[in-house]
Amino acid sequence: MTQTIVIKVGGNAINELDANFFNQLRQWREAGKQILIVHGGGPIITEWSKKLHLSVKKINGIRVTDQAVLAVTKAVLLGLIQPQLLSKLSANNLLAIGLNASDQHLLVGETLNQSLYGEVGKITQVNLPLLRQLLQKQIVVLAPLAQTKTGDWLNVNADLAAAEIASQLNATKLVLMTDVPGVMTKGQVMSHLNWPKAQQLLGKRIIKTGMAPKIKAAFQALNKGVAQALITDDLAHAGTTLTTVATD
Ligand SMILES: Nc1ncnc2c1ncn2[C@@H]1O[C@H](COP(=O)(O)OP(=O)(O)O)[C@@H](O)[C@H]1O
Ligand SMILES: CC(=O)N[C@@H](CCC(=O)OP(=O)(O)O)C(=O)O
Repeated sequence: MTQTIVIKVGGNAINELDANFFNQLRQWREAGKQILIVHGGGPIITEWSKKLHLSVKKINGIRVTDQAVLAVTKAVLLGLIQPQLLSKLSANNLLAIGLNASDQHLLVGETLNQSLYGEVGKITQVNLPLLRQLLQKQIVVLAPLAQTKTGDWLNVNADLAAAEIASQLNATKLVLMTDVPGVMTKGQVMSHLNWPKAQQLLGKRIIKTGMAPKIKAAFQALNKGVAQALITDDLAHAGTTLTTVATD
């Protein structure tokens, strides 16, 4: 069966992509693997929100998004970040296509908790036939946005978006690329992390801020059948491998 790899590239990680990243993508494509990239862009959304004097507020790593922040989010993700990433893929001779949630009902969502987060959602439905067809020929690049069934746009945390898309695609691997080499405890990268240990570290706030939704998203994907989930800053290094069973 064809293997599908879903990679989430965080907003911070996009600027740090190096030859290892593009070489690994090339090797996977040459080996017949399908690759889908979900890009973040949180830091740039924050930067533009500040420039436009809009409020910047996150609860549990999720951006509180009113209509004005939603407009900035769409503009930044689809107008700045996605073209930037596609240009880098093209410059490295990798065939890729960038799409948004409204392309043939690609990513359908519903609100998460409107009174708390505003126009923030989770992905509930993915146009799998379209994605599968496109993934045969090229790398697919997606922004973390969704549209409701009635056409309203929603801002989606990129880790949660990647995990849900990986689950729906029955992906063999989910890689969450960030600006740290893995989940850290006492200054060291943990090579493996299981859910009971993760809950403990979340409770003690050793895992916090942006790492918290990342960990939760990755375990959700594993529980929904994704074979492997990694958190790393380099595709050449496994970083932290998340496992559903105890390894220590
Ligand atoms: N235990 C932890 N190990 C590693 N990073 C952690 C941990 N707890 C919190 N973090 C923070 O999580 C950040 C990664 O999340 P985030 O900034 O949202 O990245 P991204 O933009 O890639 O999604 C790290 O830079 C670090 O500051
Ligand atoms: C709802 C929500 O929080 N959406 C995120 C989407 C971008 C994102 O997740 O980007 P990073 O992975 O670079 O943080 C946001 O507005 O920041």
